[in-house]
This record gives sequence, C-alpha cells and structure tokens, in this order.
Amino acid sequence: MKMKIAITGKGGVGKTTFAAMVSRLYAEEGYNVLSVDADPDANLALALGFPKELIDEITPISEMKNLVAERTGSTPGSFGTMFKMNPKVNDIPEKYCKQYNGVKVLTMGTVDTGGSGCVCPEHVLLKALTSHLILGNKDVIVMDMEAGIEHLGRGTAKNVDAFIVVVEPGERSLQTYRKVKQLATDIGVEKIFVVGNKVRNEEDKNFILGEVEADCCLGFIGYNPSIVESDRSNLSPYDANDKIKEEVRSISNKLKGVI
Ligand SMILES: Nc1ncnc2c1ncn2[C@@H]1O[C@H](COP(=O)(O)OP(=O)(O)OP(=O)(O)O)[C@@H](O)[C@H]1O
Repeated sequence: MKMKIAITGKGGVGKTTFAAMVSRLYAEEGYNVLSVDADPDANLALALGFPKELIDEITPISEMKNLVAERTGSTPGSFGTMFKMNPKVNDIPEKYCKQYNGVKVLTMGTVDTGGSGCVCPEHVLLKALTSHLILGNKDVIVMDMEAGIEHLGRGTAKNVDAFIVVVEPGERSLQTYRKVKQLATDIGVEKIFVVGNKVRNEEDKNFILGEVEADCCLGFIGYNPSIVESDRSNLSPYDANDKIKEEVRSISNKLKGVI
C-alpha cells in the first residue's frame, strides 16, 4: 500500500492529534511515513513525540528562503511573478526532514497567504511536494492541513488519495465537513472520509452518523482525558494508552480497505 492523505476540519477538532496518531501507527506497521505540518497553528512534531532538542532543529520550509527560491526560481513572498510551477522535490524529505519514532516530519511554517487563491512560491513548493513526490510501495504521506477550507482554494492538497475530515459531535464541525466535501470534489478528490473525535457516548456517535453517509465514516475516537494530559506534558497522544491505539488502528484498517 502507498497513499497520500490530507487531514482537515474545523479549528480545534483534533486534526493534529489524529494526524500524529495515524502517522505513528503507520510507522509502527513498517511504512515510510512523511508527515507534513501544513498548519501554521499546529506543532505536529510535538504531537508526534519529538524531543524538544530535535524540534528546535526543525527549520520550516517557508524560512528556507534559498530552497524555495532555488526550486521555484522565484523570490519567496512574491506574488504574480513567473516561477516554475513544478519544482523538483524528490530529494526534499531526505535532506530537510527530521525523523523520530520512525516518522519524518516536514514543517511548512507560516506563509503570508494573500488570500485563498494565493500561488506564492511557498505554496507552489508545498503543492509540488504533495503532487510530485513519487511514492514507493510502502510510502505514506500524512498532511496536517490548516483549519477550515482556505487551503482548498490554493489546491495545496490537490493530488491526495483522500481527505479525512475530523469532526466532533457538533453542528459547526459538520458544516465544515460539508464545505470540504464540496470543494474537495471540485478539485477532483473523490474520497472524502470522516473521523468522529471526542465522542463521549452512543448519542454523540449517532449525531455524527445522522449527518454523514454511513460508508464515509471511518470510525470514532472517544473523548479521552489521557490525550489532554499528553498534550499538557508535551507527549505524543499515541503513547497515552492502548485504547487510543486500538481506535486509531480500527480507523486505519477501514481506510486501507477503501483507498
Ligand atoms: N479524543 C480527544 N479527547 C480529548 N481531547 C482531545 C481529543 N482529541 C484532541 N483533543 C484535544 O483537543 C485540542 C485540540 O486538538 P488539536 O490541536 O489536535 O486540534 P486541531 O484541529 O489540530 O487544532 P488547530 O485547528 O488549532 O490546529 C488539544 O488540546 C487536544 O489535546
């Protein structure tokens, strides 16, 4: 199996938590995992369990001005200029990623977006990374996207195999799901799935299932105080307890069956 997935959803629903847990699981299963932190508000490396010293060594791509300029033939932060739209990217994971617990992480950093249609060089590079990285048979890319739907306008996750929209049992996150579904379909991504997070009981599950087509729901992760605790202690939620691992494994198995 090889795949590229983008994790998205409303702010605060648990995108980073889920992206980190599913990345750790695939690494444990022997896949080569590249986790892309495309959310300026997240710290995916922290959620993956990277030690602080290693996190300090991470330079976001947006700050590698020379790399962005070299690959896109442009000045970073510039708009409307002509630059190469298909920069070479295959060496980037090896050269610029930090690895821990078997997961490579690539941090995009903060990019001055200039609106939803922005094609600034940093986004061109990110788009190229997700579109043109050639995957081997046991390669998985997990992208933690920024909250909301703006990234869909920029198409930074255009060529992924699937979008996974994390929702919680509330109307607003389901509204985001519906918008993501519409826009992702518009850019040609047909596989859009839901993971219900922070569910406390059957009623919560049924609320989500009432709003989502049954075969789109990959499963649920319970509201778990250990996840909150691990966040507070700068540990990976994946290591919090076995119940969480079981839930993530069940979701991942269902995903493998539909990818
Ligand atoms: N299943 C869960 N049980 C309890 N707390 C959770 C669960 N999942 C996530 N959280 C907590 O919810 C908060 C938000 O999670 P996270 O940062 O993963 O969300 P996000 O969608 O990536 O947020 P943002 O939009 O800000 O990037 C964190 O404090 C996290 O520890």
